[in-house]
Amino acid sequence: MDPTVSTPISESSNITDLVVTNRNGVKGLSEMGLKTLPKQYIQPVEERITVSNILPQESIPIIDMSNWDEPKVSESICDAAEKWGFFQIINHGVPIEVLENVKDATHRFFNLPAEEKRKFSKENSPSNSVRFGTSFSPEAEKALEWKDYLSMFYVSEDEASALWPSACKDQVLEYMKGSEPVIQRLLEALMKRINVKEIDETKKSLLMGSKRINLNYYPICPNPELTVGIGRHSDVSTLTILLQDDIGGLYVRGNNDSWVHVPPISSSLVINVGDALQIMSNGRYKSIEHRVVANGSKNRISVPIFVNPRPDDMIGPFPEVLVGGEKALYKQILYSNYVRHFYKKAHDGKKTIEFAKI
Ligand SMILES: COc1cc(/C=C/C(=O)SCCNC(=O)CCNC(=O)[C@H](O)C(C)(C)COP(=O)(O)OP(=O)(O)OC[C@H]2O[C@@H](n3cnc4c(N)ncnc43)[C@H](O)[C@@H]2OP(=O)(O)O)ccc1O
Ligand SMILES: O=C(O)CCC(=O)C(=O)O
Ligand SMILES: [Fe+2]
Repeated sequence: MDPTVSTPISESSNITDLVVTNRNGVKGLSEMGLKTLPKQYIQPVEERITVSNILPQESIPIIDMSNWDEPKVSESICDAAEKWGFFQIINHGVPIEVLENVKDATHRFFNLPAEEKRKFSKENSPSNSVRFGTSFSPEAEKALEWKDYLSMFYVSEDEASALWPSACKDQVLEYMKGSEPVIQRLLEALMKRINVKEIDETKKSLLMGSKRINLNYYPICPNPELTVGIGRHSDVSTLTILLQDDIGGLYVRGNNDSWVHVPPISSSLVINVGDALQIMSNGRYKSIEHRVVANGSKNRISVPIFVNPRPDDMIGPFPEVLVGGEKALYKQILYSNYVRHFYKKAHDGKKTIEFAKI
C-alpha cells in the first residue's frame, strides 16, 4: 500500500474510538472536514426522514400566553396536550435576553477545546449529575446519532455553581429560574382539566420534583440524509420545555407514518408532554414521538429542560383520573427504574412506555 495515501477518515475503524471512547464528540469529527459520512452513522432506511413522509401543510399549535389566566388559554394548552402532545408558546414571560444568553452559552461550551469538554465525560466528571457525551446510548446503538450533549441534573444551586461548567452554568441557571413560572402555569392548567384541583407537595414532587437540562449540539454533517440528529423517541419527563435556535430540524409524529416540522419561531418555547405525564394522566395527555434531522450546512443547538418526578417517586395514574371508574392503563413504577430502562437501550420510538403498561 502506498504510505502517502492515508485511509479516508470516513473509512477508519477508529471513528467510534475517536468520537465516543476518546470523547472528541461528533463535533470533533465534523471539524476534520470529512467528505462522506462514516459507516457507524448510517441509519437503516426506515429510520431516515424523506420528503414523502413529511406533511408540509400541518403544524403544531402556537399558543399566546400573554393572557395566561384567561380560560381560553388553558383550554388551548389542554387541547394541544391531548391532541398533539406538542405545542409552541409565545409571550411566555421568559425574558428574550435569558434565552439568547443560554444559546450563546451553549455555543461557548461546545466551542471549548476537546480536553476541556472531556473533563465532564462520564469517567472524568466531578459529579454523576453532569455528563458530556455523544449520540444517545452508544453502547446499545446499532448506528450512532449525529449529536453531542451536555446533560446536567439539577440538585441544588450550590452544587451547580461548584460543579457545572463555568462556560455555561450562570446562563443555564438563569434560564431554569426564568422558566419556573411558565412550568407552574402549564401544569396548573393541565391538572385542572384532569380533575386535580390542587398541586399539593406530593403532586408537586410527582410533577416537577426534579429537573434535568441538556445542551444539544448537532454539527454540520456531510451526508445528513443518511443519518439522524436524534432518532425517534418520546421524552421520559413530565413536560419538556425546549429552546431551539433558528435553524430547524425537529419533527413530530403526525398521523400514521407522517412527520410534522416544528418551525423555529423567534423567542418561542416548544413544550411537549413526556411519558411520566402520559402515565399520570392515564393516557389523557400524549407523549408524542419526535426526532431531529442532521443538517448539511449549519451547526444547530437546542436546550431542553426536562421537568420530571423525583427519581425515588413511585408514579402511576392519579386517583383523580380514575375516580369515575376508568381502568388504569399503567402500573405503579419507581421513576428511576423507568429512566434507567430508557437509557439502557437505543432510541426506539414509543417503546419505553411499554415498561409501565399493565
Ligand atoms: C442524551 O440524549 C438524550 C437524552 C434525553 C434525556 C431525557 C431525560 O433525561 S428526561 C429526564 C430523565 N430523568 C432523570 O434524569 C431522573 C433522575 N436521574 C436518575 O435518577 C439517574 O440519573 C438514573 C437514571 C437513575 C441513573 O443513575 P445511576 O443509577 O446513578 O447510574 P448512572 O451511572 O448515572 O447511569 C446509568 C446509565 O444511564 C445512562 N445515563 C445516565 N445519565 C445519562 C444522561 N444524562 N444522558 C445519557 N445517558 C445517561 C448511562 O447509559 C448509564 O449507563 P453507563 O453504561 O454509562 O453506566 C433525551 C433524548 C436524548 O437524545
Ligand atoms: O433538538 C431538538 O429540537 C429536540 C431535542 C430532543 O428531542 C431531546 O433532547 O429530547
Ligand atoms: Fe426529546
